Amino acid sequence: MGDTISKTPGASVANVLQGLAEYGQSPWLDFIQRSFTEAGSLKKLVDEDGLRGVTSNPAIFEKAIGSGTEYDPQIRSLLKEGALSPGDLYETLAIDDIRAACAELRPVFDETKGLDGYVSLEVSPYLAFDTEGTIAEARRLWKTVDRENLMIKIPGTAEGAKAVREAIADGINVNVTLLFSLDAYKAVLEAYISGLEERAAKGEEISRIASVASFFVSRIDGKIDGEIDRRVAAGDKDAETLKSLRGKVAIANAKLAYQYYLDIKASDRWKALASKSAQPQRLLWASTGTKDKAYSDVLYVEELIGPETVNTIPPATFDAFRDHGKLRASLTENVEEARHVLAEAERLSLDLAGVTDKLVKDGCSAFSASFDTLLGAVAEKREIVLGQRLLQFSADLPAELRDDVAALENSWNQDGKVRRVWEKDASVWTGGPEGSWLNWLDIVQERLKNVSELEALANDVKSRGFSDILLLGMGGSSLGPEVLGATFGQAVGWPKLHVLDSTDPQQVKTFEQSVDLKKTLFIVASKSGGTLEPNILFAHFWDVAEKALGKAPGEHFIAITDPGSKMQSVAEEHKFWHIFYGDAKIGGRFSVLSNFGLVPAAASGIDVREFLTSTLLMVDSCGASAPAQVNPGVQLGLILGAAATCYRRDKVTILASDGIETVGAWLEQLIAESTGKEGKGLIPIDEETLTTPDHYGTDRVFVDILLGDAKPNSRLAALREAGAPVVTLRLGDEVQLGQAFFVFEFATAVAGSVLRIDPFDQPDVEFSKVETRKLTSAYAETGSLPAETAFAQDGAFSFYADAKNTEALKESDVVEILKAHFGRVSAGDYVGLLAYVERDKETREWLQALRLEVRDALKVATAAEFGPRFLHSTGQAYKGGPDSGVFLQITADDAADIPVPGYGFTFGVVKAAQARGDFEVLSNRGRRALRVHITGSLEEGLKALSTAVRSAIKKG
Ligand SMILES: O=P(O)(O)OC[C@H]1O[C@](O)(CO)[C@@H](O)[C@@H]1O
Ligand SMILES: O=C[C@H](O)[C@H](O)COP(=O)(O)O
Repeated sequence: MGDTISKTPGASVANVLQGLAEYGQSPWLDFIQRSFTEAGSLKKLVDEDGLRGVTSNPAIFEKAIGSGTEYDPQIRSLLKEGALSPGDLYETLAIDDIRAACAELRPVFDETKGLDGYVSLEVSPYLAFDTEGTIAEARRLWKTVDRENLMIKIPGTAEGAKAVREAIADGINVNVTLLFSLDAYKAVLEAYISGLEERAAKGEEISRIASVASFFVSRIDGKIDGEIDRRVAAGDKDAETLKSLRGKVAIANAKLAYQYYLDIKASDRWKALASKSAQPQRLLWASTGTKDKAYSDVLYVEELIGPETVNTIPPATFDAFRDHGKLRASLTENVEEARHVLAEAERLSLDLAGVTDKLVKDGCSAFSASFDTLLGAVAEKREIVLGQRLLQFSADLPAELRDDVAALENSWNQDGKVRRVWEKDASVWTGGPEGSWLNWLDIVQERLKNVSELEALANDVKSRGFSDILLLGMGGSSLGPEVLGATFGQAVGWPKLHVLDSTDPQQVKTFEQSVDLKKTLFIVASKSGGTLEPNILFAHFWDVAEKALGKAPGEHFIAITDPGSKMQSVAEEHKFWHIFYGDAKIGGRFSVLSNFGLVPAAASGIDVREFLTSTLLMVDSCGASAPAQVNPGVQLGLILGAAATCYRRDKVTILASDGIETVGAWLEQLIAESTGKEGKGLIPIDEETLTTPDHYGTDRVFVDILLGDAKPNSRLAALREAGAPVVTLRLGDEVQLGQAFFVFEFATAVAGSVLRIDPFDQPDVEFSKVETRKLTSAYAETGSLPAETAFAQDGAFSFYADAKNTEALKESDVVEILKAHFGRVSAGDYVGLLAYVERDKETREWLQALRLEVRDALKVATAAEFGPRFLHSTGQAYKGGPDSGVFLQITADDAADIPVPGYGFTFGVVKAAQARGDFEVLSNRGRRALRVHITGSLEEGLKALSTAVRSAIKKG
């Protein structure tokens, strides 16, 4: 390594800081701040004090950027230019500061021929134990900052040391930070040397590469002194010797590290590199501000002065040293005494190895915590600047739940779970196949990149003059388009969007009659391509469209399906106008921001570019760099998860203001199908109008979704006062619906993690499908569905149940049966009314009125659902979720039926088979389930059923 300076030093300089140079030591500043650089203060230190470098770390940036308003103008202008996550914002600000400091230090770099003049920027502290991640980040930052006098700071953990070797071999200047022990230092010096050797072996030049090893000092005394004080206070027999070691161990440790440096410098191995003009990796004394006021405020500068070293000094210590620091060649003084100090420390079991080991870990987590705070502060500023452009999220929680959520936030931050979600790390959930279902995280960005294909579709649809779009699909494939169509309304010049997700023959007919078949664009949407409903709906509408158009209607059909599905080949065979593809790594219920929502949106004239651009803001708000406490997706998920797991508040009661009222149906399928399994989960309760607190149990969380300046539901205040958690999401306008989609998707994934389930499968839905298939196949073979026997019959009503339920309900009168059934409902339960009838205004009103009567009489949550629609939505949770549902399935004779072309059955048969399959699985799962079948007039039957239910639930 280089020659030491040997003249009598310190004599000629007025400024002791400048005098350090004469001892071969370079003073660097452990501080960075924009105003400091901009005001010329940094330059002044360079000019007047001989400052020769700058270091930063996450804690320093936290102070600089995280507090005050100095960076606000730049944050504002960056956000005007486009969507940026908190992490992107931080990095842009930090890099600007680093570059500005690099510019100030460039003359030093030139004068010292690359010995000094460096500015250090640390890789993300989250990567401290991730070699590959650190290497990638070091390369990225090196390239982005693009300054010769930059040093990339890498933590000296075992994983970091491996990255150091790679980075050096790549030609990146490295400052290895968080070094506390001699062993760790030896490992990074080895990494540096072998990195250089690797370069040299490849014939690459090595003279330009600079590196420092940041050996931390005062933090060691902080820990060791603390232990000494504790033992002295406890009356340790070695109290006097222990006291004599106070404030000595850290310096002794540093002195011995320097001795190791000298040994290596003398080695043949180093000399070989030196002959190729390699620069030594200098020791840099870090953590040199005095923390214990009992010591001199310049202790860790004065005692560590020596050749070929750096001391990065915090501003206060820098000023103090300028004021009263003394120069002497202290580093090589009393080396034997240093050895003795360390030997004594060992003899007295002060456990330096344990302390330094812990300091590395503590240092990494402290920097991570600082980074969390910094990113949190940037996220808050971002939110303020974006203001109305972002959906507003707020939560009003009872104190205990608030504490539970805060504890979860901390553990999410500590365990890096937000980042792990984005890294698609399945261990956030059950460690199962979750990682393969997370492409919804990236889909907004991806679709925005390719938005022109959607815009082209929009233009083509418009120019072809379609009057209607009829979308055929189920669950995620229909409910997303439905809420988009209903929320945005019909766009001028574009067709009206209708969504059909039923096998009820009457409903199929109603839809057929409500469109102009000659001017209708049909969209068949099925990710799997194998779902029964869209396939038979396609068969029917192909047939009627062919008849209406008098030719093969392929040009009137679009398919949206996953690549390689059966639907793709059907669409190809039938020469569909377009086939749009989904992403096989996105499940149906998370698909709304993929083509499954966007194709119908574009085709019906929604400005998808604007929609996606707005949605991207929320994607960034929920991004990997948004810590839990400022990440709305995490917040909402933790609230829902904690409310369910800690307080059994698992009925997510959805309220949505006018204009956005259909969002609840989409939300139901997302929440219920994702979380309702293994006996756990959240039960969404949609469209249940609010009443007074005395009608509710303690099992609710209210989610109020407001559009524009809609007022919150007036009954919420009383509920909140009564202790119910209330979460509010306010969408500035309908375009922010995409933001709501994303935040709920993220929250559902987070809630799934809290519930410890896989939120991306739907095991019990699959069972219903199997049961249904058995029945439709039996029908196709025999011409009838297998016979079934009612356990009771009363007028127009026949009652069906499995043996266990029959046993509990064995009455003969309709009211008595219903009384027995609803008599099984207790606090914390919910009642599910599952109607397999046409879903129209009348039936919806009927079901709604009935559910409210049940809610008010029994004081439990109620779900009012239509089959088979809910089978692809809440059906999963009813079967697989908590066993708190009491179900009344309602079936009826069909007034008329429609055959399905090419299949050996009718829509009515399919619907009946679906109801029976559904009931079979509910029963198999041991649910309290009763089926009532109405014969004759549906209208009369429903009316009579209401009367009977009313009598059954009447008190007394
Ligand atoms: O789009 P597909 O494959 O037809 O599925 C429709 C729906 O059925 C389910 O797979 C099960 O209900 C949903 O997740 C999905 O949205
Ligand atoms: O690079 C330097 C370090 O980040 C710094 O010196 C740490 O010092 P501290 O112990 O005062 O935080």
